[in-house]
Formats: sequence, C-alpha cells, structure tokens
Amino acid sequence: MSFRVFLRRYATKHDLSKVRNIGIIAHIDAGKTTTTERMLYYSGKINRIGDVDQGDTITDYLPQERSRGITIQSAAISFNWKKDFKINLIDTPGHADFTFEVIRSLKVLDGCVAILDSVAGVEAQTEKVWKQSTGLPKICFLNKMDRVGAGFSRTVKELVVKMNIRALLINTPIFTVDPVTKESKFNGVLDLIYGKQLIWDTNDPDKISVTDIDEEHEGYEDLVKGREALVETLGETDETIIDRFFNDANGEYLNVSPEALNKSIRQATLSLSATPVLCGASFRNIGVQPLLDAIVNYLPSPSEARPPELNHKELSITQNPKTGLVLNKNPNLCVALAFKVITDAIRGTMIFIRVYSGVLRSNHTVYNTTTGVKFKIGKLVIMHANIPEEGNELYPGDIGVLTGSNVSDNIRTGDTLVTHVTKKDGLRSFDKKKELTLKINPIEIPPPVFNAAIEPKTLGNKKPMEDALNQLTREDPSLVVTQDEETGQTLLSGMGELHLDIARDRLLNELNAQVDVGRVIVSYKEALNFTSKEKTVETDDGYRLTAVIEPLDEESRANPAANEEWYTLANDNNYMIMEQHSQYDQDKNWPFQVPYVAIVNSLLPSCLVALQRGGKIGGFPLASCVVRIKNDWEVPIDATSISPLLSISRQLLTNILIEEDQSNYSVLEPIMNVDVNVQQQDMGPVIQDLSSARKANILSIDDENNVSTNESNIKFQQVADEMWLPKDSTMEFAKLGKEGQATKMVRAQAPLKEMVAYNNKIRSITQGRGSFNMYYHGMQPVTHDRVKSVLADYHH
Ligand SMILES: Nc1nc2c(ncn2[C@@H]2O[C@H](COP(=O)(O)OP(=O)(O)OP(=O)(O)O)[C@@H](O)[C@H]2O)c(=O)[nH]1
Repeated sequence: MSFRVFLRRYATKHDLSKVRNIGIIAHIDAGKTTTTERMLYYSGKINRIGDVDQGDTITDYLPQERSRGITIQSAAISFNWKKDFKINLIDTPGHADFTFEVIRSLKVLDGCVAILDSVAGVEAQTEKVWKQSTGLPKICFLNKMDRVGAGFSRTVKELVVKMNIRALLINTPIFTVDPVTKESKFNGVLDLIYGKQLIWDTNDPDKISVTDIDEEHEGYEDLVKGREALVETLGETDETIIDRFFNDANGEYLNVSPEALNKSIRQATLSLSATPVLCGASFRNIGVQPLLDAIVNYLPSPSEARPPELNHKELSITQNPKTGLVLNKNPNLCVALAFKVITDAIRGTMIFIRVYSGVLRSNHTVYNTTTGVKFKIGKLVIMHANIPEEGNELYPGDIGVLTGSNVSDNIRTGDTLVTHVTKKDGLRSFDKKKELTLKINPIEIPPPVFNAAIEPKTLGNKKPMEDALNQLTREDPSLVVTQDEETGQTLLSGMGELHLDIARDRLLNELNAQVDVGRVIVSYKEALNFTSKEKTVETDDGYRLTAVIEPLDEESRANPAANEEWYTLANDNNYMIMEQHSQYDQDKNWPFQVPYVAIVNSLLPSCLVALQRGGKIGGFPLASCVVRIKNDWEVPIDATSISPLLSISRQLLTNILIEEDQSNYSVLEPIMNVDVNVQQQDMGPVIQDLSSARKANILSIDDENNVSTNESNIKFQQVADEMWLPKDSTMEFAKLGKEGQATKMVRAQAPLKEMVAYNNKIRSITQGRGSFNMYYHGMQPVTHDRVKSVLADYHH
C-alpha cells in the first residue's frame, strides 16, 4: 500500500485531533476517583455511579483499593465525550508511597487535570505532583465546593502564588441560601464563556437547569467582571483576542465570542502560559460535564503534545496533524513505550504501552530496543479499567495492552518497542544506527526507603516466594528485592510503610505466598568519605581490571566521565551509568569476540552485587559512589564468554571495600520532607515535638498571608492580588480548619527513622486536628551522635 493510500484510510478511521490522553493528579482524597467515576457515567460508559466509600468504583478495582478506599495503582480507561472525542484517562494514586505510579503515568500522558479539595486548598502532594508534571498542559478542578469551609477564590489565589500560574476562570461557583436555615448551599456554576448559569439537581444526576444570564440576573456583574478578567489575561500573550475585542466585539467584553475565547484559552493552555480553572463537587455530581468539555476544548491532542525525550538527541522529530509524531523523518516507524506490567489471574501478563508514532498491529513483529529481542506480538487490547476490549491496531496517542505468551517474557516497564507501520516484518528496512537503537528515556524510579525481611515458611515455599516476589517487582519496579549473600536473607524494599504493607497483603492474599514478613525498618546505606585505594586484578589467562571507588559528589555527578582514562559506573541508589569506551568505535573497530554492550551490561550488575555486600559500619549497601574502571582493562581477544570478567570485577570491588578502613565509611539515612498542617493552638507542641524528639529541621511556617518566600512567588502574589475573583461565599480568605481555626503549614526535614508512626503521634498531640504529608528528600549522613541508635534500631 502506498503511503498516500495509507494516509487516506488512516485519516478517515482515526482523527487524531479528537483524541485526549490525560491523567488525573492530586493530593490524597481530593476526589480523583469520585470525579473519574462521574466522568464515566456522563460519558455513557457506565449507567450507575459507584462510590469510593462503598468500594464499588470502576477504577479502584483491586481488593486492597476497595477495602481501603484509596487508589493504589493507576487505572487506564477510555471513553467518548460528545460522541466523536476519545478520552484515554489514567486515574493516578494520591498517596506519596505510590509516587512511581504517578511518575510512570505522567510519562505517557499529554495533559492532566489537577483536582484540589477547595477546603484544604493547595496541599503538599498537590505541589509535588504539579512539579512532577512540569511541561504538561493542565486544567485545575476545584472539587468539594459543597463542603463547609470551601473557598474557591482562596484556593485560586493559593494556586497562582504557589504554582506560579496565570489562572483563567472558566466558571465560578453559585450558592443558594436556604430560606429556612439561612445556610448557603453550593448547587451550580456560572459559565463565564457562554454566559450561562448551570444548576444541578442533586437528587437526579442527569438534571441540569441552564439559564442565560442577562442584566436581570444576580450573577450578571460577576459575568462581566469574569469576562473582562479572561480577555485581559489572555490578551497578555495573544494579540488576536485583543483584535477580536476591539474589532468584532466593539470593546464589549461580553461580545467576544465563546469560539474566540476557547481558541485563545486552548492556545494559552498548550503553550503553558495559563491554566484554566473550573469548580464543582463531584460527589454531588456538580460541575463534571463542564470539566469534560474543558478537557476536549483545552488539553492537547497527541499531535499537539510534547514529544517524548529520546536517547538520540539529534534525531528529527516532527508532528503531522493527521498521523501524529514522525521520528527520523520516517512515517513508517512505529515507536511505543511499555510503561506498566500487570499480571492478571485470567489474562496473564498484560503490558500497557503508549504508541507515539506509526501504527501497531496485532500481526506485527516488534523489536525491543532496550533488550535487543525481536518477537511477534499477539493480542492488542484496550482497557476499560479491568475490562478489556480487543482491537487490531493502536494509533499514535493510543494507550493499549499487549498480552499473550510472546510478550510476557520479552517486555518490562520502561522498554521501547519499534516496528514498521506497513510491513509485517519491516525491521530489515530500518535505519539500523538510529531507529533500531532508539530509546525513549527511561522512567526514573525513586529509591526505596523502607525494608522488610521476607522468609519462606518452609524450604518448599522458597521457589513460590521467589516467583511471587518476581511478579510483584515486575509490576511495581519501585519495590526492590535484594538478597544478602552472606546470611541468605531476602529483603523487600519500598517507598513507605503503606507501600510495604500493601505488598505484604498482596503476597499473602493474592499471590498465596507462604511467607513470613518481618517488621518494616528504615533502609540505610553506607558511603565512602574519600576515594578508595586503587586496586588491580590480573589473571594468567589474560584478564586485567583496575578500579577505584569514589564518593559521588557534586563534581562527579555533573561530570561523571571526568577522566578519559577511566570508565565510570555511578551508583546513586540504583542509578548507574557507564561511559562509552573511548578507544574504540563500538560498531567498527571493536576487536573483541564479546560485544561491547555485553561487557557493559554485565559489568554493571556484577559491580552492584559487590556494592550490595555493604560497608564496614553496619553492613549496609554502598550508595552514592562512583566506580571507576581504568580503560587499560584486558579481555582475551578470542574470549567468547564474559563470565570470568564478572567474577573478577565482583572480587575486585569486594577487596577494595574490605581493605578500606572503617573510618572511611559513613552511614546514610533517608531524610524526608514533612509538611504538617496544624491549627494555631497546636503549633507549639507540634514544633517542639518535631525539633526535639524527631530531630527535624524546621524550614518554614506558612499561612495564607505568608506564602511568598521566593522572588517568583512574590511576583505571582502580585498577580493574585490584582486578579478579579468572586467573593468567597462561605468565608473570607482565612483558611479554616475543622473547628473554624486558621491553619498553618509547618515545613520540615527529618530523618525517616524518627518519623516512623508519626501518624499516631500527630493525632495525639493535636487531638486529631492535625494532618501531615511526607515524601522523600534524599540520603544524608547520619550525625555522629545518632549512629549508635541507628545501629541498635536496625539490629533490634
Ligand atoms: N463532600 C464531598 N466529598 C467528596 C467530593 N468528592 C469526593 N469526596 C469524598 O472524598 C473522599 C475521597 O474521594 P476519592 O475520590 O477516593 O479521592 P481520591 O483523590 O481518588 O483518593 P486517592 O486516590 O486515594 O488519593 C471520599 O470519601 C469521597 O466520597 C465532593 O465533591 N464533595
């Protein structure tokens, strides 16, 4: 088939401009799953609304999610909106322990909806996921407007100042006052684009009364002011809207057409110069349809989305509005990324992929550029949470699933797959150097901070335990299994107590592993303070290897290959790199039997094994170090196996570590960022406890009038102060806690060890009024006076 014929067929079948790949991100409990469930209902995908608290939503389908009422794994679901738009949506978890789920989802999405709880405002995790989604166009949805203490304008201000954005108000809340109780109740929104009032019937999710607003109506003044604010803000970056305002609308803000406004808002959102903001209360079914409209109106299609980051920096990347991304000027090149692997009891291994360019068909042979393995793919499936729909092809921007025995052993999270759009097996015709080595940059895995020892109940349970752990870590690479070579103990490490608790739950109840899981303890590491002595191993049969281990400092981080004489392996909590051999061109002049890649790929893990054996203070694995291997190494030219090199390198590093003096080691511990939300009355005891008992370093104490700590925040504080916002109906700009007291955010950094079980502590100090959020900051040396207590705690 010629490319032109293909293009014609393609365009009629698949209109890329009507596809949206989006994620829902937020702080825990902001209402992601509740909002997703309403989206599915209004799209017609489901005909009954499920409830998080009843445990029957579509996207939280794991038993642990349903029983705990939280999202653990991100669920992908596709649905249509306004008939011809297709929305592929991923509902991500909010809890900090499942941050890897958020990272890997954001990697394959083109835009996101950030959901905020309008009572709590911008919360710690909101800031974190916002940062993680840097570069993606976003829409904000201020949810829970029905709750007492909700503050629309207060939350918008906070968003502007903390996220440094220009907010575009698409709608504002409408409250009605109950004539009897005099309480005001949130029941609709004022649509600033179309000049309409939308009031929902909370007893019937399908009933909305829509009224055009004119001078007679109460909301008219807000409409005029809101329109003025929109046009003025858009006009700062878009001259055409100013043109429309003066020429087509005769200088009347209300006369600027909704089409012109939407076009300009879309442009501003895609160029990241502004962020649309909407409000609602998903639980009461209010405001969800306008949010769906905003997703299709303002968020990018795959052909407008930012391209993926590739290993070949110089590779040509263009966007074709019809076929989407074209890489290396080759419209036939299909590139996809595997971002998630799950094992389903009925369907077996399921690999979630995102197609970036070209078309992937079920009869295609694909090449995994990460592992170098070629195989034929079997079934293609589109998932609707846990319900699959079979398909024959996936287009650019599609999120689909590969299943079947062919794929199960051949793909892992983060692998790049390439194939040919039109040929069944077109790999021969690919540009070998660029296309068959093309990789989408890997998904970064945060380091685990907690360990738990795992033991099979009986010797016979060992193999099933290993299989179960294999499955767990394959599905969730932020869980790590290590084996202590000396004691034979198996350690499972994860991102937090909840993360390991759920892993334990799955091991015992879902995977039926007969194991004992030990207590959860902090994961410590050791580092070298100074560069080790240089050591060489030379064997009679022609192998030679020289290495040193250096501390990974700022300098070596910035310039890992500082010295041409040395290879560099950096071990920064499982992150490793190896510089290319400088003497040989990998392809042409490589004189050895064993390929270069094989040497590199195997030296890395063998060195890691040696580093895992640990340092001299507590036997904790070595981290934050650089292994440099001198480039005068020798391998017999005719050697066909790399295994001697592996054992030599392992022995060499082990010897280096053994010979270093204990005084050259220090223990590293995870330091956490801790954001505590407290009421004024509890501030004293909370800070006292943090700084003395928890050894925390207090960074700042913010309240609503005091968030401007850096230059950019000060600039946006001014933007927030000058922008038009409707008057908050339930209360003024003070952030109120459960009992009507102003709350403050205490930001601190503390050793994780001292923060274990802080949940109970904060509850008791504040009588349940305080809450906190904790996330990983980095590894730092344990202070001298605490080393003893760390060792005692660990070996307890
Ligand atoms: N009053 C009120 N409650 C809401 C609203 N939306 C969600 N909730 C409640 O807030 C709680 C959390 O809702 P979820 O939808 O599970 O929040 P989530 O963001 O998906 O939570 P995680 O995924 O676990 O982070 C549940 O009890 C919901 O019923 C709302 O608009 N108003």
